[in-house]
Amino acid sequence: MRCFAEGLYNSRTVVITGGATGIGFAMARAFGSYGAQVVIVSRKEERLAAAERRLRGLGVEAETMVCDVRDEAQVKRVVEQVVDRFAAVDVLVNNAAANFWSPAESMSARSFRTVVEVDLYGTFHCARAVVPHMIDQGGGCILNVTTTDPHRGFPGFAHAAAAKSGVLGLTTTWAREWGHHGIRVNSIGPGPTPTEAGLNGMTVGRPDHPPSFEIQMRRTPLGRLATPDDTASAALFLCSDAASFITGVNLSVDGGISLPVPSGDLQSDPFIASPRTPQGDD
Ligand SMILES: CCCCC/C=C/C(=O)SCCNC(=O)CCNC(=O)[C@H](O)C(C)(C)COP(=O)(O)OP(=O)(O)OC[C@H]1O[C@@H](n2cnc3c(N)ncnc32)[C@H](O)[C@@H]1OP(=O)(O)O
Ligand SMILES: NC(=O)C1=CN([C@@H]2O[C@H](COP(=O)(O)OP(=O)(O)OC[C@H]3O[C@@H](n4cnc5c(N)ncnc54)[C@H](OP(=O)(O)O)[C@@H]3O)[C@@H](O)[C@H]2O)C=CC1
Repeated sequence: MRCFAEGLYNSRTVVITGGATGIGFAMARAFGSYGAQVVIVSRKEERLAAAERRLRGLGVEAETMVCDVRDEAQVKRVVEQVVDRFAAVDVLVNNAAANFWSPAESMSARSFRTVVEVDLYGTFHCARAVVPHMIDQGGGCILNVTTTDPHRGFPGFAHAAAAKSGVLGLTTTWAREWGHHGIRVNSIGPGPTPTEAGLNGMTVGRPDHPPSFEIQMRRTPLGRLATPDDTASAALFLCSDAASFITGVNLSVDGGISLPVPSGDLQSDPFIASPRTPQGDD
């Protein structure tokens, strides 16, 4: 489906962290298919190379750079290279993340720190490196990737819930701080998305594995899981001039799963047990 004007992102440089896989890759493909020069950034060279080949095969102008977003010096170096190469960074998408199921009572401090460093510090480092250039160039757009409503509580994911809630705080604060420079800062909250990492990170080891995603689907008013392309389309909108007066929001792309529901069990609650989804045993 081509919902946007052809060439919407012509001459724009879009940097996407964690852009070699999953939702980040879908965003890279989407921005690139509308004309952007896309730079994808992550740790693993072989993943980046494979993604670059796929993107170029689709006619996307893609470059890759190895970088661990936890390392401020690496991030600064990569941003300088992007600016040297393309003269500007128009859009930064902070998508890189880590996650795994870990009950809070046995979560080690190192596990907690690992996720917070990737999700929260990574977002901080990338934005701090890019913003001076955006100020010089008279504006830009930062899109943080959070999750659908991180405040509602995610048992087994205290690290990610804390990190993503922190990212929401950065989104609103930066929107206020940098708005007068013409920099818009928003976030996007994907609902449960069966990417490879999403499947592994959110289900392996859980006592309710594998039906976790089935339950999520049944809780979703639109009756299905999110796809990476759902989130990519919303990203295209939020970073485009069509959203030029939108800043500081977290846009949920979740089929309504984060809407408040009355308490009750899954089987009897009509708000949860959608007739369009399977009623399998969980
Ligand atoms: C708001 C909640 C829901 C939000 C929804 C979000 C979903 C997603 O984010 S899906 C995207 C998930 N993507 C990934 O996780 C990327 C792939 N994963 C990785 O690259 C790595 O596994 C890593 C980044 C998570 C960890 O790599 P690394 O930095 O090398 O860390 P260590 O291996 O040294 O481990 C540090 C610490 O964390 C514990 N740990 C790591 N992985 C797991 C695991 N799968 N299960 C349980 N614990 C894990 C590890 O044991 C270490 O702790 P200590 O043993 O106490 O030292
Ligand atoms: N899947 C889901 O259900 C949901 C996902 N999200 C969010 O969507 C985004 C994408 O998730 P998804 O596509 O599922 O997962 P992926 O694991 O496919 O994407 C995460 C990416 O981050 C990169 N990455 C991880 N650690 C680092 C690091 N230290 N430095 C640089 N890059 C890193 C990984 O590449 P590499 O290993 O090469 O570094 C990988 O490409 C994340 O922000 C996630 O929290 C939110 C809600 C639900």
